[in-house]
Amino acid sequence: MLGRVNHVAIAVPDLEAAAASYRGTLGASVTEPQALPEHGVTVAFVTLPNTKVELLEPLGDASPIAAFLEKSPSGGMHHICYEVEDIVAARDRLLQAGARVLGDGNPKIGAHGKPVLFLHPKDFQGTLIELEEV
Ligand SMILES: CC[C@H](C(=O)O)C(=O)SCCNC(=O)CCNC(=O)[C@H](O)C(C)(C)COP(=O)(O)OP(=O)(O)OC[C@H]1O[C@@H](n2cnc3c(N)ncnc32)[C@H](O)[C@@H]1OP(=O)(O)O
Ligand SMILES: [Co+2]
Repeated sequence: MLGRVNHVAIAVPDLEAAAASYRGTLGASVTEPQALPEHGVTVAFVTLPNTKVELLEPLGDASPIAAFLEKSPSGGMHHICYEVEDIVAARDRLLQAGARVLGDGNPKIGAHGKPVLFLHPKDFQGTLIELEEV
């Protein structure tokens, strides 16, 4: 069911500073910030030869990233995103297996304009998993 790793996400308290560190100190290319109010985040992507790093800053006071940063104020690894060919089939298989699909269980449009879903970290070795349909 799982395809490529689409991105690894890092929660950051200051997106501009994180982007500067990836651009300057690490010599990587970073996209311009993109506000996603429906997800409570502002994102920028570090583009790499084989995948991407998603830098996530809280947007709005209901942001899931704000809750994460309360526990880890300097930021940290937030989630991993795997690609799937059919996100509804993947969801149904996961529900069948007893996994928790977060939110109302219906895919939402993510940063790449594709449908995404999230799976509870407690069901997958303490790791928040995002699925993105490609
Ligand atoms: C879609 C746009 C973009 C894209 O790629 O296109 C994005 O990726 S946006 C990313 C931001 N959106 C989300 O993260 C949505 C899914 N997340 C959630 O629904 C919540 O953040 C949730 C349920 C994972 C955690 O919510 P909250 O922090 O309010 O709950 P708890 O504090 O009760 O946490 C429960 C339990 O899980 C542990 N936890 C929380 N976040 C993470 C995490 N990122 N990775 C691993 N574990 C996490 C938390 O520590 C609690 O554990 P416990 O042992 O009970 O303390
Ligand atoms: Co993501």
